[in-house]
Amino acid sequence: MEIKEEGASEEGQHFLPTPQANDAGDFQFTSIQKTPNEPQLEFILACKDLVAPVRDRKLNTLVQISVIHPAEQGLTRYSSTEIVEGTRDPLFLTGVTFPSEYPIYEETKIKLTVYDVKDKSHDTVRTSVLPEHKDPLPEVGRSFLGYASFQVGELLKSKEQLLVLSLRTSDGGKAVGTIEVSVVKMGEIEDGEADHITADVQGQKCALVCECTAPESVNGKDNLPFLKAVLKNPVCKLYRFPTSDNKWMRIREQMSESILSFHIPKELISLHIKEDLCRNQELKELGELSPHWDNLRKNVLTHCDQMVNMYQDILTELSKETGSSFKSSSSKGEKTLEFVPVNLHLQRMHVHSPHLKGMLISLSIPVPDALYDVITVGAPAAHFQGFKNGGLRKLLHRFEMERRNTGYQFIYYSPENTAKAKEVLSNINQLQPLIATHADLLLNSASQHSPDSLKNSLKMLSEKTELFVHAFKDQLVRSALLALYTARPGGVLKKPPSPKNSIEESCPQDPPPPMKRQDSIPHHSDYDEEEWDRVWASVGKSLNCIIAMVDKLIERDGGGEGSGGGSKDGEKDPSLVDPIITHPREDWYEQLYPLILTLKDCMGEVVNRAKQSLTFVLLQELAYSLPQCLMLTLRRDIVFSQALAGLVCGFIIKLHTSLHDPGFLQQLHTVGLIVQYEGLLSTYSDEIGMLEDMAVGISDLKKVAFKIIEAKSSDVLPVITGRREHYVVEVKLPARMFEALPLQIKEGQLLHVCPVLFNVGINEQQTLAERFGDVSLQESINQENFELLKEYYMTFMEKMPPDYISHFQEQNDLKGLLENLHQNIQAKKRKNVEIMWLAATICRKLNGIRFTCCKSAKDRTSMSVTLEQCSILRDEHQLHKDFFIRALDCMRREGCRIENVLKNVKCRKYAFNMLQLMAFPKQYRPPEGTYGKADT
Ligand SMILES: O=P(O)(O)O[C@H]1[C@H](O)[C@@H](O)[C@H](O)[C@H](O)[C@@H]1OP(=O)(O)O
Repeated sequence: MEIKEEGASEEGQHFLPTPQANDAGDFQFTSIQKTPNEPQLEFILACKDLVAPVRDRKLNTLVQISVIHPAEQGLTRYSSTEIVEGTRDPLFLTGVTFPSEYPIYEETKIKLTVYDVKDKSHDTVRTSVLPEHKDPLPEVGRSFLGYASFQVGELLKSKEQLLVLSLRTSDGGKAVGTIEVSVVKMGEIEDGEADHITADVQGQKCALVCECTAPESVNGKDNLPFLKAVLKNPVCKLYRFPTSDNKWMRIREQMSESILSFHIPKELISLHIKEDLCRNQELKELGELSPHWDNLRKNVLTHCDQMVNMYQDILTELSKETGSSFKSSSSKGEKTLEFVPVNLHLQRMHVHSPHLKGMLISLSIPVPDALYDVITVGAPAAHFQGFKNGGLRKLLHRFEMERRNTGYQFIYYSPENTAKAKEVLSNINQLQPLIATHADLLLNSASQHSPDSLKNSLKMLSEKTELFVHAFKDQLVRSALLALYTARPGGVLKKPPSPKNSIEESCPQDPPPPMKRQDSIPHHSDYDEEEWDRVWASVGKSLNCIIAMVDKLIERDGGGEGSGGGSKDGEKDPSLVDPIITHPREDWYEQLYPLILTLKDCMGEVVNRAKQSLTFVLLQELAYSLPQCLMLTLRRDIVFSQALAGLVCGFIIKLHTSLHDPGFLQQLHTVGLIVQYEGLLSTYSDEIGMLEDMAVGISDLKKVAFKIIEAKSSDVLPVITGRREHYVVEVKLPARMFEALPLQIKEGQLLHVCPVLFNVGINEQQTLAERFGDVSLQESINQENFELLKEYYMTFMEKMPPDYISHFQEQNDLKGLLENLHQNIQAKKRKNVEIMWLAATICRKLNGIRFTCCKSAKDRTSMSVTLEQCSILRDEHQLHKDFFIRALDCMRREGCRIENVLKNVKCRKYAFNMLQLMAFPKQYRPPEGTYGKADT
């Protein structure tokens, strides 16, 4: 018989044993009846009257749980309880849970092995081969006490779903005590007499009461099959902890990977390739340029083509990773995986407690269960490129300063201006085809002679055209046109530009003549600066002509009310229609067709000019310090991709878990969501560069907007559109869920996020930074982000409805928390972890998305999320104060996070040495025996 360890497969990535997910092969086994998406089986353990091998020795016991799959011979190590010290009657707080995906049947056998731990610092988990009916080999630090086994079916069919089993030595001889196995259900608290149990907790006696309470229905918040499409390989752990009044609360911890780890980078790289190919084409189509500019363009094109090839290679490599959902910390520096976030997981805590404070804020309804989600991920950073010269924050700043200060021979466009250029280009690319579609729909309605549909089509066309015209209301296009003119061979400026900004300034008189494309572009002719205004205004004029014509047609048809579209000026201008001959019972299509053609032509001309001028802006951006500029773009793309993958994952999970909350949905479309990142990086050595990358990556998330659309097929993965500086992530929801959304969201309103980052270095490197280095980076990041958080809070207070706010204020003292956070940031205290707790609390109260990051999201992150979980249990669910440290130790020793370490580095040890540990704030130190160098 062999012992395998769950999660310790070759790749160290898979939680499920083979055969995968309920696939019992040729065998027929009895499935366990279960609620969909709920764990199949959960039980807790307690021992009684354990016999110590040596008289009077105090026992420190743990139970190891192993599974014998009915179709297999092998014994698979599944999980362990924590160590309970100094008692012969241990009651374990760490239970056992088999998630819905786990292949467990009534015939499955469970083996419980009880050990006495002599030396916690040497207590290691065996992964080696072991005969089933033999005493386990002596292990360093622990000795075998006894074992018991049972079939799952026996437990489920037993009275009160409770088994009391004798623990025996391996030869089946002497009984060495008993072990109780009792089934628990998260949402139900057992009926029956109150059961007093005494637990000896590190020398303290504490009476615990398993009390009967009326069963509460399980909240369906996490009962969302749709989420399964993005979350993979869940690891589940179960605990029971006492409350301050000696009742039990139950906690289920869940950690899942996400296929978005790979899906989002692939989407994004494809988008970059599309954008860059398109830009390269536009550069080629810029027309004739003076020799200086032409050479620059050739040079830019050579480099940009190389970049596109490189992105294509990365995409090809990533596409080979079909079905992957996890990049381990040890792959951080792999070039082909650079765009993929490190160790991305959803870390979820599900609490079922008798004292539930959790409320649906907007409805004031107490909820039976509470969920707390944190996304854990390695700090978005360009590990392959390295940190020798610092990270993005510094590199971009330096680059801009050099660019600004060099005696550069052409116009300097600030980063804001180049961003603007990209935004306008993105808007053009989205709006032009949309307007063309609405124009065709209008013609279609006209050919059907349908007044209602004509009015509707016109309304849509007017809205989109207004947006289009608005997109050009910017001085940038005008100045770029001028710059392009001067870059043409022989381009001479006749008079200085006199900006005219809006179409309102030009009064539509006659329908504008269709443009002749080539002739209208300034080449060698004198530059007429006002020509752009005329071209631009012609779109508005053409639209007004169409509106007037539709009004007229409907009026003649006896409709009377007109299109309701209204001209741009708010009233009809009869001169617009007078020149057009109309007939009784006209052919509407024929009347409108030439006007639509003119609109399309005018629009084409505007697009053509604007695209050229803005492409010229981009050429100037690229032309300066070419390879450096492209390397910076690559670095920024890499960091952004990692950040975006996490954000999309967090957004989808948040959306699914809060769909039922109208307050949340309103917040989503009126204010947007706060996304709070907790950084644990030190401001010393390489991690300075990581933090500089991370700060830019997170800040770049402001450029992302979400749009919720109805899923039309089984493909529910999000789609990214737009271009750099201006991304839209389309998130799909099945019809049933989509229908329940507020109208604004259903109509495609863009939903924004407000990302904030607070960093507090906690390790030995930070000690060095504080003593001999510089912590100014951390201080300025925290200060800047505090301002952003405050701004978000003000908008929230301003935009949410007054009755919501008054209730919200009754429940939360957000103002006080913000002041406290501000004071802590100002205080400049060393390793001030209070900052992180306050920022996280504010984020949770504001319904935000929480992230925790360190370099690998493995060790420090695990300490932090477990601390956060236990602090929530203490503050929100009245965790018994004497059990705070024990709960923390349970989660760190046998919880999801040690599995995270295992899947990353194939060893169950947090990578801390004594020196590192001593440098940590106390509550960030893991329990003895769980850290150090790997024992293999
Ligand atoms: O998950 P991390 O905290 O970034 O892991 C660190 C760990 O904190 C540190 O003690 C150890 O020396 C390693 O640097 C870990 O980083 P890895 O990236 O090597 O996992």
